[in-house]
Amino acid sequence: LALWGRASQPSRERRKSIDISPQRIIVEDTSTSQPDVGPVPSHAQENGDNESTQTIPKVNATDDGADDVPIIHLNNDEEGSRLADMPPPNGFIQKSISPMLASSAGSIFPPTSSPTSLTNTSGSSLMPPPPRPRASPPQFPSESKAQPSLVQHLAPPRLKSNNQLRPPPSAASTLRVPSAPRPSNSTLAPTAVGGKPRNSSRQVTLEPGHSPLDWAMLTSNLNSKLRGAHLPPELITVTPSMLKAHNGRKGRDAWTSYQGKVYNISPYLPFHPGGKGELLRGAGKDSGKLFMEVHPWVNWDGMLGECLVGILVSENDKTNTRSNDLDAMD
Ligand code: HEM
Repeated sequence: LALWGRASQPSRERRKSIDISPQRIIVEDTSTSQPDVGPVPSHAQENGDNESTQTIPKVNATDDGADDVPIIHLNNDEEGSRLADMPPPNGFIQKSISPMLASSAGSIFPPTSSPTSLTNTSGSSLMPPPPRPRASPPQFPSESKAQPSLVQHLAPPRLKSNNQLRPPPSAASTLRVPSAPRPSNSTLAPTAVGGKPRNSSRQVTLEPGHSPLDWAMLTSNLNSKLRGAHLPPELITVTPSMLKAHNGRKGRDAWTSYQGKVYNISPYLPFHPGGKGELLRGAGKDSGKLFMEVHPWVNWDGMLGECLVGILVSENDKTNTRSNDLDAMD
């Protein structure tokens, strides 16, 4: 490879030709008077050998500048090939050409140019070749063993148990029919069987015709009279003592209060997925806390709207307020 450039020294004697084999650089003083710097073949003829040379881009030289141009040749003779197998001394080429590069061709070689970069004989560029593309695609960072912490950050969180993956309840859940019968609905308190906790679901097997869908059909019928047989069509006021008296025993309906409103839950008892016993825990008193502890997602008003008896009032409130007045209070 022969390279031309404009040297900084004006003298013709400083025109140099530099032979570069992969492992050596020979600096020779041609002291030629030719103003134009020819391509490499001219240099090969001057030396009288038949070594192969590279074609290089030609520089349009002028009389006032071409004389100062150094020439760098790449020598590929046998010796060079033999020496190519041997590692060059560390920094050999850079040390050898540094005096010339500093004054002339230094600008075309980056300071960090390595010997291998000088052997690039593309001829079309004086810069070192770009880095070779990798044979394999770059590894994803998570595959790198050098960054275990990064792997942990990128890895999806590990879930401990399928129980935590239970989807949030939806309206459709109220229509779900239990898939497996329960051994008993006398008590739904969790018990340990064989040392293992019982299934978290405490739903019971509903009697035929008492599915959530059946309840929905029943509430849509305006003639169902789900509030109670002996109640006026209007909402009534209910005192705590009245509520307590309707506990579902002795043939009485079971009332319960929720958010200041009193409902007759007796018609819903055989439809309750959690069982009659669970629902009756709120009979004769407020069930808001119990209800919210078990299934806050259940739409109470949507399911028991037709069972609304009246409004819970204080014991001293003797006024038998009718529904219109209660609506105004709401
Ligand atoms: C004293 C009040 C109540 C108690 C103690 C109670 C208790 C229960 C229990 C233990 C379950 C079974 C939960 C499970 O599957 O693990 C359940 C389910 C259910 N209860 Fe209640 N309940 C009460 C009131 C009500 C009321 C007033 C309604 C209707 C407005 C109702 C509607 C339902 C529904 C729809 C389910 C099925 C929930 C589901 O499958 O996600 N419950 N209840």
